[in-house]
Amino acid sequence: LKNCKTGRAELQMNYYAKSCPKAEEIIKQQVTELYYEHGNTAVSWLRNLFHDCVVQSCDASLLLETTVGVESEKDSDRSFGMRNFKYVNKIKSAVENACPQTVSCADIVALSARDGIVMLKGPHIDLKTGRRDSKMSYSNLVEELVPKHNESLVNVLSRFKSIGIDTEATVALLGAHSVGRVHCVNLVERLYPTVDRTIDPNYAQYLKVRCPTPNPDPEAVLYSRNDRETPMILDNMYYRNVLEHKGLLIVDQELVSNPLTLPYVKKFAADIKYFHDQFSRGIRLLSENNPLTANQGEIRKDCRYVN
Ligand code: HEM
Ligand SMILES: [Ca+2]
Ligand SMILES: [Ca+2]
Repeated sequence: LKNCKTGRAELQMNYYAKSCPKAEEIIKQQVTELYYEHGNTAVSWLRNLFHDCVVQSCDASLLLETTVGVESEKDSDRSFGMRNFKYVNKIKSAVENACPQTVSCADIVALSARDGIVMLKGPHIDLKTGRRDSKMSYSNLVEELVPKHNESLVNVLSRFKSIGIDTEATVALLGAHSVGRVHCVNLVERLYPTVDRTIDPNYAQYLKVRCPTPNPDPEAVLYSRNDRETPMILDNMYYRNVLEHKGLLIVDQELVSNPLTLPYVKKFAADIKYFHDQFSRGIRLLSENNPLTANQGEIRKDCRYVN
């Protein structure tokens, strides 16, 4: 194999060129079809990339179901609100039909995020492939590695740094919160008993309408959009919102009070092209975190179970 210097194969562009030349096209077609049936699948693919790649590796550990001897990462509180997992199976089936046991679930996580970003009018991002799938779930690591809803920005920056993602790329990746939603359970502590003074008062009024009680029923689907104006577009509105004190999570709002991150927020708010370039760089870094390659791991037949 290539890269004998490191003793380990690396990810490469178009890894499936010979073994499954249509793989990337099939995934893109599935992501596109799913987007037209359920637009929020595109949002889910983006969040999946984050939750998979920060836990150990981009290795589809996130997708494993709870079975004998496996506790799913999805069952953690940190995965609250994650949805559309069943449609990953549709993508995987289409790929398996063309090329049995060739394309990893980990690459499906990466490429579906890439194609989802395009559906959300974000940038097209070239990504390497050749990731392999974990043989286990890391549910014991989720709480430590996936930031909680009220995590501080300082902790998030140092955690991202530890996997090779610099401050500017981290600020750009948080721009993912320009799409999707936050459930009231993750918001109410900023609203009750008193409103966090970093939230714009009129915006707080609106959020209290969306989340009328301090103890929302976790089963009730009460939520607020991440970005009221363009909730399904991956634009730089997120940065303009946080500059106007309309950030939903503590980590979002702290981007403007931290002197290390504020300059990037201003740059991204002013220049969507620049934001998209940095977001692309961030997604590449995130998607290349500690991959399994060569004969490590396996190619799962079904993304929900080890072979
Ligand atoms: C680093 C600190 C981060 C924290 C603390 C955080 C936390 C959260 C929380 C609490 C939610 C709402 C879940 C719910 O109530 O349904 C959420 C949603 C979301 N997050 Fe993050 N997140 C972070 C970073 C990221 C990154 C880096 C990405 C992707 C690159 C991302 C993508 C998303 C997406 C797309 C949603 C919307 C999901 C949906 O509507 O289904 N987040 N995040
Ligand atoms: Ca993982
Ligand atoms: Ca938006």
